[in-house]
Amino acid sequence: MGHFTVVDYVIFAVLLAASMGIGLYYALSGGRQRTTQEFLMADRSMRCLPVSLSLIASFQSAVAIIGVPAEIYTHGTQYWFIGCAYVLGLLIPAHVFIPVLYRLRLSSAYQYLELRFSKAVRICGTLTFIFQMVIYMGVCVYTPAFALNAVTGFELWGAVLATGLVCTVYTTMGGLKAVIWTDVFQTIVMFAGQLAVIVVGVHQTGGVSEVWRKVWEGNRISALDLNPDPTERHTFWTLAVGGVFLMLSLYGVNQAQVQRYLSARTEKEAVRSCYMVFPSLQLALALSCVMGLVMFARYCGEDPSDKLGTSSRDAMVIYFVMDMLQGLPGLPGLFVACLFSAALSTISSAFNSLATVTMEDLIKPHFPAMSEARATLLSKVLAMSYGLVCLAMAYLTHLMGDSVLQVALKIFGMVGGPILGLFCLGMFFPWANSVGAVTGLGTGLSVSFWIGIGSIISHSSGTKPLPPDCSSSFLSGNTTTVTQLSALSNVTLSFYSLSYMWYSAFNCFTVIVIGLIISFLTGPMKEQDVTPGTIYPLLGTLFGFLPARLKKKLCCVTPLGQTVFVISDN
Ligand SMILES: O=C(O)CCCC[C@@H]1SC[C@@H]2NC(=O)N[C@@H]21
Ligand code: NA
Repeated sequence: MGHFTVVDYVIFAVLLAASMGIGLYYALSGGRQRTTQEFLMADRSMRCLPVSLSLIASFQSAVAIIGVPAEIYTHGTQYWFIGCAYVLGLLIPAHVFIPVLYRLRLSSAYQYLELRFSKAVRICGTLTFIFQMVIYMGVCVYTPAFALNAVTGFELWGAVLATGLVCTVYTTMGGLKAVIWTDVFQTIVMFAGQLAVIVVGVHQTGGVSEVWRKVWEGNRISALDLNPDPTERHTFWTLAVGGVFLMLSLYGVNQAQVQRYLSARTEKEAVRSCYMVFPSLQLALALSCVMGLVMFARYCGEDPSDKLGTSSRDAMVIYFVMDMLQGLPGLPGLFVACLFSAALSTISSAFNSLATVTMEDLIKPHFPAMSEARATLLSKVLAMSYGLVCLAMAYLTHLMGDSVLQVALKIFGMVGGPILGLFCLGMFFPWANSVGAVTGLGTGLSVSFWIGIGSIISHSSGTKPLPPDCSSSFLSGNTTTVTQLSALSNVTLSFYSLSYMWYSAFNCFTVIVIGLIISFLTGPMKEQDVTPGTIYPLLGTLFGFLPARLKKKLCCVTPLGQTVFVISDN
């Protein structure tokens, strides 16, 4: 099946070389990455366009490129409703999280936790973040290599090593500036590759109207599913509401994104970059969903196992691409470049953010006298070591089974959700104290792993795949039976069958509720004890229309300070 011509390997090599070149350029230009301000924060000099493209790149990896088409092929376009979550999922970060975090002029998002709570809370937040990103990085490295190997015999561990090493090198040499500018380049390659596959795919499947007919008859255009059942895997509610919390955990408080907001030259640039993410994210979602539809029109839902020897729909996407692009020299190479661009841009963001928080949150506080040169060198060593750890995590992904998209979304829900809860507890509830914060986080993580692991063990993955076929008559009767069956089986609404799209929201609330209860039991904080600038006047904003006198009495929280609160971060 689909072998690579020399042209394809050349294109793949050009991508790696270009990324390396950008890394080298930033290692030898500007301040030559001699200070942590430049290496980790890009001198806080970035404009909104590169920042916004880099924000997309951080959490749009090969997992989405492969996983979303597989999702659409198997379950229909219900997943597309996650696009509705991008509205609040970006507005809240732009108007709540960025103002608070930017005005504190932090380097690491978790410095906020020390300011608002205590050093212990900061350490817990940092370690949780590291845990989340290391596993997620493993998924991101493994996905493209595994998928390509499954279909094209592309050397698996050779690709993983090449990706990991190239990425480690340019991240280590060029710092955040290199990571942001390679992200810009890689995001463009990513969009180009997906577009090429769609154009060729539609053409080879008989044109738009033919694709639409097959997809419509194949029952792949999902209606608005307003089923309130929280165990239903994908409904409008789990995607558009549960998805908002998923977005907040990524675009509101995740270090990889916060670091990009903080690298913007002004707060306005940071907010603008957040707004600019919206259209690009919708485009990315649309491209991957359409690719899934074209793939369905091509194969009409037949099971890939006979062709591929694996029933993995993820591998099927690569099979489809190679099937479409073979005989068009250079295009398979372009798609491979697209796949690895998506992976590289996510992994480099993860490396850099991991090195930043390790330096800022775990090392610098214990070695305040460390020289700039040594601190920068150490940051580079850290980026390198995280690269090696992620290769090991790539193997662990091999064992996770599940579709890669589901694995990634579960990780964000299980670990990102509690971190989001911790920040919300700090920003919106002045009474919350450190003991409450730590207990809340601990409880949130334990409950989240209890559900997450429970769901894997009990194999309750919710909705069964829609029965495959293109003839509408066969499908119309049958689907209701499947729905009735799944409704019956869920009548014992067991804890484990909660849709993974609710993990972020559920875990976030667990942390907030437990955090508040423990805070009130151990003596809530008084407003005057809270560090200025760390509270977002939630009530004040919600009741913005009230007269100031009444507002002051009601929400007893001073408005968000305009003062620039500088922490000695070096
Ligand atoms: O592609 C990945 O690496 C992770 C899968 C997508 C993560 C979430 S889904 C909602 C939001 N939109 C994106 O493009 N990424 C995040
Ligand atoms: Na990416």
